[in-house]
Amino acid sequence: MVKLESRILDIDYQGVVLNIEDARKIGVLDGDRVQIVRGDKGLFVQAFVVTTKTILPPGIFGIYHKTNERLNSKDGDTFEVRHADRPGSINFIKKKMDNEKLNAEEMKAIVTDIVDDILSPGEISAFIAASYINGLDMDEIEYLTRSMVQTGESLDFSSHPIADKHSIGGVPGNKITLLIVPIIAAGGLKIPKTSSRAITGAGGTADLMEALAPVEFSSTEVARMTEKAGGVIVWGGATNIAPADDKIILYEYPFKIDARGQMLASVMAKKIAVGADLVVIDIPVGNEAKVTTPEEGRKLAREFIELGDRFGIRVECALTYGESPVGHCIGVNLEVREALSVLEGSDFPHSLIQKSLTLAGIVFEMAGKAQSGKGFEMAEEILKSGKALSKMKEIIAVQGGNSDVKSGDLKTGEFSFEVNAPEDGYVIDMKNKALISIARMAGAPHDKGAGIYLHKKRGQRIEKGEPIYTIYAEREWRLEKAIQEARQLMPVLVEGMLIDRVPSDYWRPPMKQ
Ligand SMILES: O=P(O)(O)OC[C@H]1O[C@H](OP(=O)(O)O)[C@H](O)[C@@H]1O
Ligand SMILES: Nc1ccnc(=O)[nH]1
Repeated sequence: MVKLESRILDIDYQGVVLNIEDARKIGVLDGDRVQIVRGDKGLFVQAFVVTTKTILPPGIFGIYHKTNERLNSKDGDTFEVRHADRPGSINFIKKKMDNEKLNAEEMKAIVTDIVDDILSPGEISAFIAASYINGLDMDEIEYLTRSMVQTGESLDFSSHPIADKHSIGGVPGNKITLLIVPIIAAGGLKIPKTSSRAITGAGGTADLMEALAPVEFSSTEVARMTEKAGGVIVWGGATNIAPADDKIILYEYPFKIDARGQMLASVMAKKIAVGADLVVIDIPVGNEAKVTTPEEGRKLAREFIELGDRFGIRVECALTYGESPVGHCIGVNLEVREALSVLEGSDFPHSLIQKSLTLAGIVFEMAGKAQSGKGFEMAEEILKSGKALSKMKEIIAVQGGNSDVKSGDLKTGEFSFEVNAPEDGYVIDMKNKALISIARMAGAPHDKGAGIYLHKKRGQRIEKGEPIYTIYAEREWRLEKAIQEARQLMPVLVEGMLIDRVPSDYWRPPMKQ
């Protein structure tokens, strides 16, 4: 054990930086962990070690921002720093890698160490990869969900029922939450909606809402705002509601994967923690969606319902069309513009309106606000009368955004490229993953003006030379990358169109002797 003086490193990362001489004295190497002890406050914080020869002299150690959130130190404080044992959770991750089943304590240990920033990014990735490859059974998913709830805060509302909705994602352009939340809140139900940022897509609901208002709030603020406006749309990652969730999603995002067990737990932990009584879950089904067949969708729906049952939440699932994008817009500002235009009274795009009203209608029926079969009408009346728009403005205002915003205020990036139809014909295929990939190349979701506008959808007729879709970007180099990606992936197929041309020198028959 050595005594070291602290230096706060204002970098949003976890762990500590030790001079190599101090690290040797303590007996740790890069990648090991130390325990930082502050006797006067009874604090014992574990942290991941990085060493330096030059940046910090012996006697001084650096504390990254995330670790300091726990230590609450300032420059010049003195701590005892000693070797910490390898966390037991690593053995449990290894167990999952070996395809063995984890029990409740083992799962809790993994989740606690993720939340406490004790596991390294590599170790968390290994847990996700092992679960992705070997799967989690219903008991393990229950343990994971419970641990995710218990390692965070829960909301407590003065009155019930609390309604909620969630989409498993996987279909581009799925901006329905921006319509459903104000409709449900305007219908008199409380809906404290927490969303993730993009996981496999080009814009998660938290990314979209951020174009209208701040989305980072504490749990107490989420509860207060919901009591006031009836609903909110916030980023779950900023609250302390199921904090493990976004720490896991962070490592799923680069792979564009959503491990099934993690997905069920991620969605349901948030619903349990906000105190939801009834939840509707959107399961998009399509060739390139997270769920590819209706059978698989029904199986997942049963799993959501069973998981809800284990925690006393009533869950209904809607299998929805996930073969092509929802609406015509993909990417943050484009999607928000499309959603706002519907709230403002546009009856286009029909599919977006239909899907949003159907899901909101299910919630009204589940809550007994509408008779069976009448939920859709109730949702439609709220949308058409402008009550949903007023409620959305209230939600934007309560979250600190500009409630005078109009759909036309949401701007696309200044660089754009139109892809035209090479032939007359019908649009016969739209590849979701390729569209997402192009939108991400163009800068989505980080650059809010980046994305894709689809002029035509699957099944529509198009004439040669007419635009099929336009790519938007905020930076020229990003647009160029997106165009290259589009040339390679060909996300939209028009019948009769040449898919590829293979030159004659691609293959030569052997020469005759
Ligand atoms: O990026 P992919 O995997 O498509 O989906 C992620 C999105 O799906 C869910 O949507 P919602 O919060 O129910 O609207 C998540 O919260 C997130 O915003
Ligand atoms: N894994 C997830 C899928 C969709 N939404 C979430 O919040 N989490």
